[in-house]
Amino acid sequence: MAIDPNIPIDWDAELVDLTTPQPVDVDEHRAPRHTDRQPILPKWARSAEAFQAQMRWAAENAAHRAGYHAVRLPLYVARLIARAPRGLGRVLRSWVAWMLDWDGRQVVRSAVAVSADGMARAQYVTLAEERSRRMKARLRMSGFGVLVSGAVGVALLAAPAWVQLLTAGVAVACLGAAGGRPDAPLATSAVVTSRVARLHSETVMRALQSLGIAGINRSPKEIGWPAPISRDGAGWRAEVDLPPGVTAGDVIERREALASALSRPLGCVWPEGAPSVHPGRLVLWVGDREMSKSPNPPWPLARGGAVNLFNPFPFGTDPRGRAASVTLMYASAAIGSIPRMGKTFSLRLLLLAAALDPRAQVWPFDLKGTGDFRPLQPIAHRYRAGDDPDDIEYALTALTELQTEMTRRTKVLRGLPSDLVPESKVTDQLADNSSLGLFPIVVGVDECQRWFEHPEFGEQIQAICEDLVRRGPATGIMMLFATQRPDAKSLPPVISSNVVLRYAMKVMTHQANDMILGSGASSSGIKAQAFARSDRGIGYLAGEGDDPQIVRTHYVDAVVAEQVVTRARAVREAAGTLSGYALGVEQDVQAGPSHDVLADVLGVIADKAWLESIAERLAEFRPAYEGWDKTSVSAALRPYGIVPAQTWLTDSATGKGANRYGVTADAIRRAIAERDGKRRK
Ligand SMILES: Nc1ncnc2c1ncn2[C@@H]1O[C@H](COP(=O)(O)OP(=O)(O)OP(=O)(O)O)[C@@H](O)[C@H]1O
Repeated sequence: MAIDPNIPIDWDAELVDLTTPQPVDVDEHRAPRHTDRQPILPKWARSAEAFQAQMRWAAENAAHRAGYHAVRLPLYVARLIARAPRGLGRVLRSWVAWMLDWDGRQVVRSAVAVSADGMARAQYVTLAEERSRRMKARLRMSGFGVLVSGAVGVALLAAPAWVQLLTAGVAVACLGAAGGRPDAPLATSAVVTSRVARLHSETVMRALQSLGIAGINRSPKEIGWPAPISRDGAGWRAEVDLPPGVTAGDVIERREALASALSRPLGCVWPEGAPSVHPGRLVLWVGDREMSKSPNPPWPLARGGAVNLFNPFPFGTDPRGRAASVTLMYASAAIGSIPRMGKTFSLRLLLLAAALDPRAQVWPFDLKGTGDFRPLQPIAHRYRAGDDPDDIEYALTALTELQTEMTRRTKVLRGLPSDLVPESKVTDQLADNSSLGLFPIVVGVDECQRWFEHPEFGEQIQAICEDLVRRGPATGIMMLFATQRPDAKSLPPVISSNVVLRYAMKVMTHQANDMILGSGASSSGIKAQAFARSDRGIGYLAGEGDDPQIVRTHYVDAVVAEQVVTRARAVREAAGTLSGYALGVEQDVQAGPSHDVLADVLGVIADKAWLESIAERLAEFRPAYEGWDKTSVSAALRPYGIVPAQTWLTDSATGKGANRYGVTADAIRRAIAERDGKRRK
């Protein structure tokens, strides 16, 4: 619209327009309606697969019932026989009662009582005569019945044995059935169907009002119901708009009180927010059964499929049975809980997923030492179970190697053009390029506290791990730690504050909770303390998606893990990416990617040498060995089976002979020959 400059603007009127709230005509400004139409056909009739699944279920159910009762048939027969005498007694009693018309006798007796009060005598006489007539007729019929039964009995004596048996069987079955008791049914139920009470809006409303949230109690009428309460998976789903000023988090924090108010087990009640709608939208899902007792679907990757670590892969399911995934790339992880809750299983699941990406190197360290990571051996690049001194030395050497590798990677990334590394980190394409050596490396450490608490190497290991957690993910190196003691000593603060993925199953204190899930988790209602001891494999997963979510991991035991790894190994063999431990090289210690420590040691000793002399000469020989001492040399040689022994040599500084730990050139040569032989195989 053009503005006419000749017409003066009335600024006062304009201001009034802006400042005075104008009523809105509701009809003119009606909000668009969003309606959910109910499906015309039930779910099972909507597709051939669903129909087949329904039919399969019905057939399986029928077969189960048949099998269940067939097995118990002898028990049912025994019960019928045992109940037959009582049944006979009941039948005889009913017969006598009918024949002698006991009901009629009651009527006549009450008529006597009434006639004393003045009832007409004629009425009593009529009732008595009627009863006597009825009795006579019934006695005649009974006599006839006895005669017929006697004749049938005599006929049966002459009948074939099977007829006699069949008749006796039917008679006993009928008498047994008549002798039953309502509280003790003959057959127990083959299928137990638990009926779950429907969730009503009044119940939810009452429960919300009992939580002591001032905003709700002040204006309960403002609680809104954007959708009717309906079935969702194996539970009821209620969507609630909380009164203004109340957030879904306020309710989530009081989950336990909510469960109590709804009279349901804690494991059934799962309030969630819907931040994409608004912070006051609460989605309350109340399961029919506790999460830990409902069926856990198998891991989709157990039977087939591959993983690209740059993309999400299935990890578990949420309380409503929806898939929950994890993306491992660029994410170090911390997993924690009290013992026996599923840390090792969940860490192994992540490592199995890494195994299914043929590019990735997997380095499992099982410090519990019970062999939980044994299934991963056939694809592992580095592997160790246990926390003996040589295991710790092995780990230190491996971590040193990893740190050097990380430094190499940072240099490679720095040297690449920006269009290849727009975010200065390894990309899917770069990981594919084998000449760059930027494949993902996934290190899983179960019971990591054993490393950090080690009196001799603990500090050194911790320093390297902190560096790897901070700088590793961008270069494709992911450190995953699991611990049953989430405190500052077991999970150093630098690590716990720098990990991205966090998975906490049951813990005992809010400190432990916050140590794994991040500080402030408890106060915002994310409480792994609320899990029960029976909630194995169930935890809060944070770092994937915007908000922490409850996830139950897929259950993958050692047998399934072995099958997955067999598949992963075949893929790796075809791709030529098997390396390290999987090829029989327990530890190929290299000070850098192109250095061979055995060859280097052999190069600095003539016949034999002390460890400290080797360390000094190595440092002069190659800068990568700077800082090495006799322990570093020993740790580097041990994986090849070279055990330092007392060696007599002359100390060049003092000119005196002495016995100190050293190695011989022959031992190194033998180790090189053995290693190269394994590689050729
Ligand atoms: N997703 C799951 N579903 C059901 N049960 C599970 C799941 N994950 C683990 N469990 C059960 O929990 C038990 C303990 O698992 P796991 O050994 O991983 O616990 P942990 O926390 O590592 O124990 P510890 O602290 O003693 O090492 C397992 O034996 C397994 O039966």
